[in-house]
Amino acid sequence: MSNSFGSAFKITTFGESHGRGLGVTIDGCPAGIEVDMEFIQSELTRRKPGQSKITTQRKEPDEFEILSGIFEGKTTGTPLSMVIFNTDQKSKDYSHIADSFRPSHADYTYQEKYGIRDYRGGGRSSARETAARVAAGAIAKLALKQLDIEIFGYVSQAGDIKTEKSHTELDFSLTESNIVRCPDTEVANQMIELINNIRKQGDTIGGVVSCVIKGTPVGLGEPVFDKLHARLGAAMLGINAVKGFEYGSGFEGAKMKGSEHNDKFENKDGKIKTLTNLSGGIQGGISNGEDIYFNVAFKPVATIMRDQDSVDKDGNTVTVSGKGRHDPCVVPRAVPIVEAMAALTILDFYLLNKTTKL
Ligand SMILES: Cc1cc2nc3c(=O)[nH]c(=O)nc-3n(C[C@H](O)[C@H](O)[C@H](O)COP(=O)(O)O)c2cc1C
Ligand SMILES: C=C(O[C@@H]1CC(C(=O)O)=C[C@@H](OP(=O)(O)O)[C@H]1O)C(=O)O
Repeated sequence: MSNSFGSAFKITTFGESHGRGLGVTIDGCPAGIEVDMEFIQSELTRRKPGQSKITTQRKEPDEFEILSGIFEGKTTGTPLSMVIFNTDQKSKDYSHIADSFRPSHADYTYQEKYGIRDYRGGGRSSARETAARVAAGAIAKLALKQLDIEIFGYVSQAGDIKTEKSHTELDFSLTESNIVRCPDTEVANQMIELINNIRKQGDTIGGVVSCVIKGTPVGLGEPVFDKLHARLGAAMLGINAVKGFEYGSGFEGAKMKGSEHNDKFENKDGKIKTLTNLSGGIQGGISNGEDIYFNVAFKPVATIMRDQDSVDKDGNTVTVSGKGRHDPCVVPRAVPIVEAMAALTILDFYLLNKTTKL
């Protein structure tokens, strides 16, 4: 089973949703990153369950401990390990699916592949694992901050309600001002109402998290295979419940003519820039110094509070219904996860690329 992501800044996560806890080891963490503990905690707090009425009600403080890799407030270049203990597991909520499969969760595929499954809370397939990624992503963000690279994620769509404003028109200082994390405040209120109504019906909905990366230098990414957008896409598609990834003009670009789509170059005070940015900051797999922006589509949560026909391990027909605490819509909590995976990808490329041009 592969539990790692990245190569120069390589993270390995461990732990299950209803086990003792979760954590991450970062191998290849450069020395000299100033470790801001409050910032790491605030990132985990943005992701944690039980944060509002429109998320799962599991109550986890998600406080972290750093076990290794820092000295006098800075990373030392040795493996940096972090751990988060579980405190609020309610494993009884899962007894009824010990031998049965929830439609569209990971129960069936996991059972078939490994022949053994920690069914409690989805075990390793639970999005709780993303707490470890957010912890590592916070370290990556701190490193990127020292390089003046910043990442802004936000909810752009919940169900069929979406902001009509593009990322260039939005004020990201408003993202954290509401519980759904949409910087278009009026639309945010409609999203919250929709998610709340869906939750009351025992149902779930999907949504879209958009993300902008500002300050990347020209030259991150490779011209073949390890194209920057390919690795960003893999990072995003590796998040639970993700169904789609598009960057720059994305699927809209398919409708356009070259004459409309091309980003014309200009010489701006001796710097080569583009007048438009339908390329999404990446051309030929390599960052061009413009903002990198992309959308990540999440499906509706699989566990719904309604009876559904399914099967058990032996193929018998059964009825399963969701029990316990689940997200009616994942996007509010997915924002820090998308940002973390973006930070891990960009820092990984930055560290790899440093050695290509001395
Ligand atoms: C932030 C976040 C929260 C989630 N919460 C739930 C949840 O409460 N219940 C659930 O059934 N699935 C939840 N999911 C989705 C499942 O983890 C996911 O559907 C499952 O692992 C199967 O993987 P797949 O959907 O990628 O195929 C969540 C996903 C994310 C990103
Ligand atoms: C615990 C978290 O989210 C969980 C993600 C999840 C799933 O199936 O992905 C199912 C639920 O698990 P439980 O039934 O144990 O509460 C969510 O609460 C978390 O993100 O930290």
